[in-house]
Amino acid sequence: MSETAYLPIIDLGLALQGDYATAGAQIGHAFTTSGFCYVRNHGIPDELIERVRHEAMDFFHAPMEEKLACKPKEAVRGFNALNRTIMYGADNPDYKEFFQIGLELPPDDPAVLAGQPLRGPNQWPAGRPAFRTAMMDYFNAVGVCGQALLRSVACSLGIAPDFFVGKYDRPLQRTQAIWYPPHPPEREHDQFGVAPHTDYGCITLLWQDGVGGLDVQGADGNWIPAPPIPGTLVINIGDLLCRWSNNRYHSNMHRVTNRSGKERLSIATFYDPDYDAIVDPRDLNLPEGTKAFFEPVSAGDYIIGRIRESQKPKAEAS
Ligand SMILES: O=C(O)CCC(=O)C(=O)O
Ligand SMILES: [Fe+2]
Repeated sequence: MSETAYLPIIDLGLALQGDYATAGAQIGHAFTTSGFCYVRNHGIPDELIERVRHEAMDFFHAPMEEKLACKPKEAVRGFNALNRTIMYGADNPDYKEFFQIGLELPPDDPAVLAGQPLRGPNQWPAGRPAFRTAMMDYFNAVGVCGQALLRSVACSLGIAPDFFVGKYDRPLQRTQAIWYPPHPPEREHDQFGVAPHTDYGCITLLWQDGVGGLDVQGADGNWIPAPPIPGTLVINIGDLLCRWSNNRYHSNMHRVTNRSGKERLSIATFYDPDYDAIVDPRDLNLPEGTKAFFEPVSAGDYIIGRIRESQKPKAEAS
């Protein structure tokens, strides 16, 4: 393991070959402290990342009418314009555009027919087959990395390595290409690309381009930069895994500001379990004599509740 100033860089090579102990111990340490780490040897080919970057930039540079033609039917899939989401407590909506995909299910899938939130066919822009292929290839590749991470996490908690991945048959994985225009100069003082927040789900895998702008909150409340490091992904946990771990793991505040004067691209994957996966801390090897702080909750109900909250205007948000 090597370190940046604050966040560890963990090698995932062995975990991707089925040996989770070393990465598990390091990830466990990172998640009980800052809640963040970098991973290298994550298994996603550079060529694939470059393909997504290129195709996504091309899409974000397209005319707004083309992008809006694949805006989400129900909030979560397709293109989301600037100012679409607001983080709890923030004064302004986030200054970003994003294109989001999830597990590709046909319209006649029972979960889709039943109207299960977060399910459905993806909303692809017309005439961009290379964008579609790149996003789907990335979606699949980042899922493999996510599974190695979850097995390592299970190892660090002393539970069966497949405990989490056994609840990822039809995961609520959401992968977003996120485009941050430079902040308008007159709004530099109060505009965020993403306002300070914690993620909602279990584990987030983030690729960022070379521009920078992601900060993580330190234990003293100060903001610590999480700069781009070539060949790595940034990994952090969300509130659902914090809850599942009975607060042993820490889902930490982070934010994005883009004061570079340049556009910035990131690819965030929220790697979350099946809709009906029951998140109950009692299943996670609670230390002797420790009480569970949380009641069981279904992963899907929890996550869609949090997403809907983030899309309410501030006055309505609780
Ligand atoms: O784009 C980034 O660097 C981070 C984005 C993020 O934190 C989020 O979308 O939850
Ligand atoms: Fe986040």
